[in-house]
Amino acid sequence: MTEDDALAAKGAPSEKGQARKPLIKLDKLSKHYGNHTVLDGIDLEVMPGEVLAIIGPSGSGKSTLLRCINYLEPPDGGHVTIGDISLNAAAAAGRSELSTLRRSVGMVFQSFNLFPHMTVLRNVSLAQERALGRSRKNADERSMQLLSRVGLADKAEQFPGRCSGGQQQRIAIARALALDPDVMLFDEPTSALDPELGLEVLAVMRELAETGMTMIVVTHEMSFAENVSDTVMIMADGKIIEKGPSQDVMRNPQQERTKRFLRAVHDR
Ligand SMILES: Nc1ncnc2c1ncn2[C@@H]1O[C@H](COP(=O)(O)OP(=O)(O)OP(=O)(O)O)[C@@H](O)[C@H]1O
Repeated sequence: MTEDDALAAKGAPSEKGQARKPLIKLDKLSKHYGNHTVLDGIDLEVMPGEVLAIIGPSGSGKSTLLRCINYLEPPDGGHVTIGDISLNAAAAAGRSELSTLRRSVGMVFQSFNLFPHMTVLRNVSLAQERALGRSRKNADERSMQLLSRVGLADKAEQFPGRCSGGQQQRIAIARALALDPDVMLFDEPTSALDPELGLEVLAVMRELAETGMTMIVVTHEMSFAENVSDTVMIMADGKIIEKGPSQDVMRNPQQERTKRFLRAVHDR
């Protein structure tokens, strides 16, 4: 099955008679730290509704790629386009242009970064008021919907410190979703968690994937890559070494470097 067939089978949006357009497009993206080439001319397209898992050895550039997609880390070569809008142009136009565009990209990190002195509800509502200008009442209503969705409505009035790591990560997901993003980026969202708590978070991510959210997920969770994502991309040394429908790549990799990486993961 091709990547397009797989997405069509999933019911990803497609307009009859029209070529589907990528939601995210990277052209020859590059990033260096000193002499070290961390991203080496990455070309990538992510379609609306696609769930892309990025896996690969430590230091291969996965997190840097994710951070370049929303300009948390400005790339030093190439282009990032989200929908029809160039992030390069937005960045050149100034901070406010960039932050408007960044709102369409939700991001969840390994660490949850919740405000410890605010209730769970306030943590989810605050950015909606500041970034979207929602009234407190509207923001709180939306937050409660999202907290219910991640199974944590009963924690709304608690402080994050009273919640488990898995719960805190689910709150962070609700907070990112509250800004109504077009795409969600996840940077190893379960790697700071005990396996059992990680499963709670993965269940929320699986549900999100099933709603048709476009997702790019840097992960060490091979079962998520194989069973939830539509597409898997393997990185090594700042390059994409293999990319395709997830089950094809995970079960029948073509590249020697991918085979070695997957063998090493399975032997761990
Ligand atoms: N701010 C920085 N300054 C200098 N070097 C950096 C910086 N951020 C990342 N690097 C280097 O860039 C390379 C890629 O890092 P990156 O975190 O993107 O890899 P990764 O594939 O996500 O690794 P991991 O799976 O271990 O998280 C590494 O060699 C790292 O040391």
